[in-house]
Amino acid sequence: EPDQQHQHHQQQQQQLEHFQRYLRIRTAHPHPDYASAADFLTSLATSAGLETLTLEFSPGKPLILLTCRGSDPTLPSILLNSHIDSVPAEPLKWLHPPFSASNVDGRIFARGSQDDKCLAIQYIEALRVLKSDPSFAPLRTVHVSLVPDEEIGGRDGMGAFANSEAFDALNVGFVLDEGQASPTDEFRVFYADRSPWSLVIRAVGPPGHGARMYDGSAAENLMESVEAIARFREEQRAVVEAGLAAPSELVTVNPVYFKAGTPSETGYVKNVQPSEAEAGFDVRLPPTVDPDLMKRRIAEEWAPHSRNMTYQIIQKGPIRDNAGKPLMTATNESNPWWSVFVQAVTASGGKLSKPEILSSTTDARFMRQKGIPALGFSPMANTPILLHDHNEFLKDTVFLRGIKVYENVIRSLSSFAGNSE
Ligand code: MET
Ligand SMILES: [Zn+2]
Ligand SMILES: [Zn+2]
Repeated sequence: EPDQQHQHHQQQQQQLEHFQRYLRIRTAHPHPDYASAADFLTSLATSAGLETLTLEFSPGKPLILLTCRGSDPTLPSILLNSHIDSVPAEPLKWLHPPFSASNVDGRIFARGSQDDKCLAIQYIEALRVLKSDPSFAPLRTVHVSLVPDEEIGGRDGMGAFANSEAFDALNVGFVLDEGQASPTDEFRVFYADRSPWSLVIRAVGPPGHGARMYDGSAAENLMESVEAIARFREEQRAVVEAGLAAPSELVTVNPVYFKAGTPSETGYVKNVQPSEAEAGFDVRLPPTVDPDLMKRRIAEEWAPHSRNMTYQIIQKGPIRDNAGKPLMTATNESNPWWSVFVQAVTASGGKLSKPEILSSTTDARFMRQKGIPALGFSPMANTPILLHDHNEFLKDTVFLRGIKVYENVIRSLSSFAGNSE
């Protein structure tokens, strides 16, 4: 007994150490150290008894594919995805350095601890445990993809992988990708993402004396648009406050920069009304919203030609699937994977809250575009939502419990014999 306890403790210490070592590799943009991460992940996976393969769709951007073979290669496989990269951190604004992964009273502080380096290690450690269990006899093959560039749109990562022959050869039937932390004791699960648009609106107008009462100046035109956008934002907020929808079920339009003025060597000229003005917005659209209606609103209300305005929308990734349908995964009996997943989480002692649309965007959209069911899931209960924030941390106990959850989930998904077509 005491011996078993000791071994269990040793195992957990190792799992934590693997997590911390991964967090210390600086995979934050704009210069993610993909080479070190690839070396580390490949040797960790090898030590766990997994097959490894490195794909490279763009030079210097490795995508690591891990495989645990099932006994029936004719059955569609399972894919577990995690991105290697992170958003940057501002170290001076953190209590503990963002790449130290220090464990402070059970909290592991690091950029990427929640988003989403925990997942890669949890997948590998869960598979290590399963592979060492003689009773583990998977029917389906389980793949793990560790991908670059998610945080900058995924074009050279999951986007390229999804469109490759290598991907089609895997015959993937079901995907798990990242979700978000849950402040309650229920895990959250996501059946859709919101699609990201980067919107820039530009105004031009006659320049002139700063004292003049002007009609149709560039800044005035931009201000009118900003006011229209502010009214739209208030309308959306009112829907949430009336309890009619969650924020992630609506459109958000958030300013990310404003730019106007007449530059000079000593700064902006103070008494000239500028001839150009522009603003940038992060727009996110839930799958339930018609993108064409949104485009019309932008063209007619936010950047109307009649006020000398132009606009540019940059869409990152797909917004509809190959059949023209919104990118959503069914969470009812029409999707056989759904109940297998729910039962596995429940069997591990976890509770799931009502499936949600994720307010942000993940690589799962590339899977849903291909018609493959994909759920967003990061088993982090009782955890504040700190992705992209200062002082991102994950409790060691929460991380370790996640491994147990994946042991159950992988066991169930890989032994699911039913018809998954
Ligand atoms: N995951 C990131 C986000 O939601 C990047 C998505 S693609 C621009 O902001
Ligand atoms: Zn992120
Ligand atoms: Zn993420």
